[in-house]
Amino acid sequence: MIHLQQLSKIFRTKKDEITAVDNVDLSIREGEIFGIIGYSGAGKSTLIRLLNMLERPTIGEVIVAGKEMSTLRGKPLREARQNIGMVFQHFNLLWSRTVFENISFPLEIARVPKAERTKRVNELMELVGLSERANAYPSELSGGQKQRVGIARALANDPKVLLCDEATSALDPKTTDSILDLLVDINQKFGLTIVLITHEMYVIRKICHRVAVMEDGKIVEQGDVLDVFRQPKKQITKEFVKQMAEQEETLDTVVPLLKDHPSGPIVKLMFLGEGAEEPVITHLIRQCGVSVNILQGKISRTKDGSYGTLFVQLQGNTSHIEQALAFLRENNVEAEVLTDV
Ligand SMILES: Nc1ncnc2c1ncn2[C@@H]1O[C@H](COP(=O)(O)OP(=O)(O)OP(=O)(O)O)[C@@H](O)[C@H]1O
Repeated sequence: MIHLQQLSKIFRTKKDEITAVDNVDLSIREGEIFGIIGYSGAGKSTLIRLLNMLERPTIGEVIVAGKEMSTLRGKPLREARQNIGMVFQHFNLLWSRTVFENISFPLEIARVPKAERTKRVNELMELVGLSERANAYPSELSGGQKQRVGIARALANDPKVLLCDEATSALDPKTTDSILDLLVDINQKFGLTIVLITHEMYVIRKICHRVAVMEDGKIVEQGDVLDVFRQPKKQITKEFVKQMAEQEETLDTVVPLLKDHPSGPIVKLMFLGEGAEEPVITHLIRQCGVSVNILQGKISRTKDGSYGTLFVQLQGNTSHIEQALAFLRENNVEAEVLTDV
């Protein structure tokens, strides 16, 4: 759906040259939710603005829904932009217009006849759960409601791609969740491709299928969210993943717990994808005749499954413990024996 080839954006000021986006190659598939994460100044906003030509590339190609955007100007560019909706961190609503009128605005620009406009706006208000607030002004809405208007407006012209520029960064955690749920709902109902930029790994973990990590204008790592969480390669990615973990689950922090659990091997269990959904530990205890002391760990959920690490101590006779380790591996749980106390 989106192909970026050797894309760069250099801002030239009187004193300086800033390479905000540096030779980026990226492909985003139709119907996926693709997240771009990076710290402030990494070039995320510039990259997302290059997708709809709010910024023009210095070099490189931007192909969206089969169109080479950087060659377009005037009417063809306006038409191509109708395929691309955009949602902003600070909503960018028109304050003197009601909810209805804000959502209607892009349809007026596209010269959609009034009756059709009214029908479409009513559908969109229903979709984002704001039918009751049609006549309210932005100043009368909560942050989450304002963003719902922003999303409805971005969807008005039935785009193929929705760009979200830090769409939840101004919202509290509960409202963030409800907006993320709405984005997933829209993605599933309409097969809409969503590209979002964020500095929060939580957003990536909760709704994205794939992720790219940006640093100094470059994409330094990308892949399926679950893979990147399980095996981050670059230091910056590790920092973002760590941001998620409440505590570092290292052997160092587990060893002190041993004095309370004097016998039996300590095993690090790594749950990958579907495995963590299953009551594996319960089955382990019932079927293998071992007891399991859970020492420490954390399981987190991503859109495509769960991942996480548990440190456990297995207690039982040697053959039961061997049977338990075999059982774990058969059930897609990586089991690494760390100490044989
Ligand atoms: N119009 C501009 N003129 C000059 N420099 C710019 C311009 N826009 C962005 N930059 C610079 O380009 C770099 C990348 O900025 P960008 O806003 O894309 O990063 P970001 O990852 O989105 O960060 P933030 O989340 O803080 O917006 C920064 O060094 C920024 O100062």
